[in-house]
Amino acid sequence: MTPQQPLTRIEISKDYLNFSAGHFTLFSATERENLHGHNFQVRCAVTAAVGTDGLAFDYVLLKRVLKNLCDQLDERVLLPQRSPHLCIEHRDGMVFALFADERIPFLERDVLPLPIRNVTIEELAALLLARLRERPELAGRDLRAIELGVSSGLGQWAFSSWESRI
Ligand SMILES: Nc1nc2c(c(=O)[nH]1)N=C([C@H](O)[C@H](O)COP(=O)(O)OP(=O)(O)OP(=O)(O)O)CN2
Repeated sequence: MTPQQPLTRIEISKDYLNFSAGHFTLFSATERENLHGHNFQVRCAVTAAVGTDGLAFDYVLLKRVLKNLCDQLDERVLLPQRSPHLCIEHRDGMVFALFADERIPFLERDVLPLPIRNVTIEELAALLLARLRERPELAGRDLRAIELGVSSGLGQWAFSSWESRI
């Protein structure tokens, strides 16, 4: 019986894994924050088997993918496409966020609608984890678990995780 391959947990938390974005959290159908921004920080931990060569996987690939995921969100106003409280309207080069009795205008170039229910750290963590798992760079690796965290400020993080069923 071959011995179980040892597992390792590789954690990546680099200062450059960040994105600056505008948003407003929706608390109900009628309550929201004012538009504001954060320097969001991203970190990730991957659990994988260590091969007979003493390598799990080249974590540089993971860092490159995480940086690309951050860059996709950087310097935009993030809007939730799946909110029960907010609709997004595109018209004449403008984007309007329709919330309660408000029609909030933005230029197309400044906005990034995302397939999430609210622009919260918990929804951003789940989205980035899903996007990470779709990336071909990580395909075929013997990954057993992934945990991805998003922070909106010092000392406040949300983590989303996946575990292999194998
Ligand atoms: N469950 C969640 N609750 C809240 C979220 C969230 O993403 N998930 N987000 C917010 C707002 O974005 C709010 O702007 C958070 O900012 P704040 O806590 O004020 O951040 P600071 O870094 O300024 O925190 P300090 O404690 O003031 O230093 C609200 N709720």
